[in-house]
Amino acid sequence: MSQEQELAQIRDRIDAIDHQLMDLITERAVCARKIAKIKIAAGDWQFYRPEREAQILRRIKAENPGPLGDEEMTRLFREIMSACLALEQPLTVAYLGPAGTFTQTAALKHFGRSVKTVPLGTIPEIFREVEAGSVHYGVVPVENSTEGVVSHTLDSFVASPLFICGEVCVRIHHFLLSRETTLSAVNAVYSHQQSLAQCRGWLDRNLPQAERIPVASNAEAARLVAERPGTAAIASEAAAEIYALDILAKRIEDEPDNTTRFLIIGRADAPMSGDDKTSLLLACRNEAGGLHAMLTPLVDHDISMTRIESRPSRRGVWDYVFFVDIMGHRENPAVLAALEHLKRETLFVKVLGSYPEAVL
Ligand SMILES: O=C(O)C(=O)C[C@]1(C(=O)O)C=C[C@@H](O)C=C1
Repeated sequence: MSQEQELAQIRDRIDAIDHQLMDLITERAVCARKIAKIKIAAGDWQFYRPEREAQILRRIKAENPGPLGDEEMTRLFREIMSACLALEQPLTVAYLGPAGTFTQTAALKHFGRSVKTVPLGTIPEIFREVEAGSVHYGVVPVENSTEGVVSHTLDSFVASPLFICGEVCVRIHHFLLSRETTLSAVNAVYSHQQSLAQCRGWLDRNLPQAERIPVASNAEAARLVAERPGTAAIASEAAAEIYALDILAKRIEDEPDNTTRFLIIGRADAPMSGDDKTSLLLACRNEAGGLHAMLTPLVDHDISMTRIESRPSRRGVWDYVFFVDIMGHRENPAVLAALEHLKRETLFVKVLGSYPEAVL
C-alpha cells in the first residue's frame, strides 16, 4: 500500500470514529435532558451537581488509557458535560472582570465553555449578585492571587449567607502583550502590581528602560495598552485575543509554578463527592490558649488542615477571625464530631461550605 493510500484509509477510519462519537455525544445529551425532566418533576431546580461532575472527571482521569494526557482527556469531557448541562439549564457565572482576567479562565476551566460568564467590577459585587439570584454562581480568587484580592474574598464571607461549592486552581502564566512588534519600541509596561512583581527578573533583563505602571487588573492593563502606542501589558494569553494584541513574549513569570486558587460561590454548598474539603470561619477566645483550643478538636478527630488564614474581625482592636480549610465533607462523621467539639471550644464556628477537591 502506498503512503497516500494508507493515509486515506486512516482518514476514513477517523471519519467513522467521529460519526460514532457524534452519535454517542448525542445519546449522552438526550440522557441529560431526561435527567432534567426528572429533576423538574421532583421540583428540584438544582441542575448543576458539583459532586457528580467531580466524580465523573475523577473517573475519566483514573481510566484514561493514553496516549492523550489526563489534562487533555478531562478537558474534553469537561466540555461535553458543560454542553449537556447547558441543555438542562444555561448557567450564568459572575467573575472578577474585565474579560480576559485569570478569574474568567478559572470560571471556564471549572464550568466549561457552555456557561455564560458575566464580568463584574469587584468581589463584593459578585457576592451581591449571587445572593440576589441574578447569576447562578460566582468565581472569586482566594489564594496566592495575581490580582491581590485574597483579603477581599475572605472578608466578604464574614457577613455573607453564601456557600463555597467548589474550588479550581489555575497555573498562572504571564504574557507580554502589545500593539508594538519589538521590545525596543516599548517604553512603559502596565499590569497589576503583583504581576509586575512576579515578572521583575524578566523585566530587569529584557526591558530595563521601560517604566512599570501598576493598574487595577491585568485585563485592564491589556485594555489600556490596546489604545496606547509604545506600551505593553503583562496579562493572560486570553487577554491577547480579547484586546487584539500581539504576544511579544510568553511565560515571562520568574517562578514557573505560580498557581492561583479560586472558589466557586453559590446559594448552597455541595453534597459529598468522596473527596471533599470544608472551609470554616472560626473565632477563638481572646485568651491564653485560645488558638490552641481551636486547633485541638481537629487534631483529636484526625482531621487534616490544609490552610489557616487570620483576618482582623473588625469587632475590636487585635481581634481576629480564622479561615480554616480542612479535608473531609461536613457530613463525614469525623468532621461532624470535630465541628461539635469546635463549637464548645471557640466563640463561633461558621461552615462556609463543603465541596469537591479540585479535579482539573
Ligand atoms: O447527573 C446529573 O444530575 C446531570 O444533570 C447530568 C450531568 C452530566 O452531563 O453528566 C450534567 C450536569 C450536572 O452538573 C452533572 C451531570
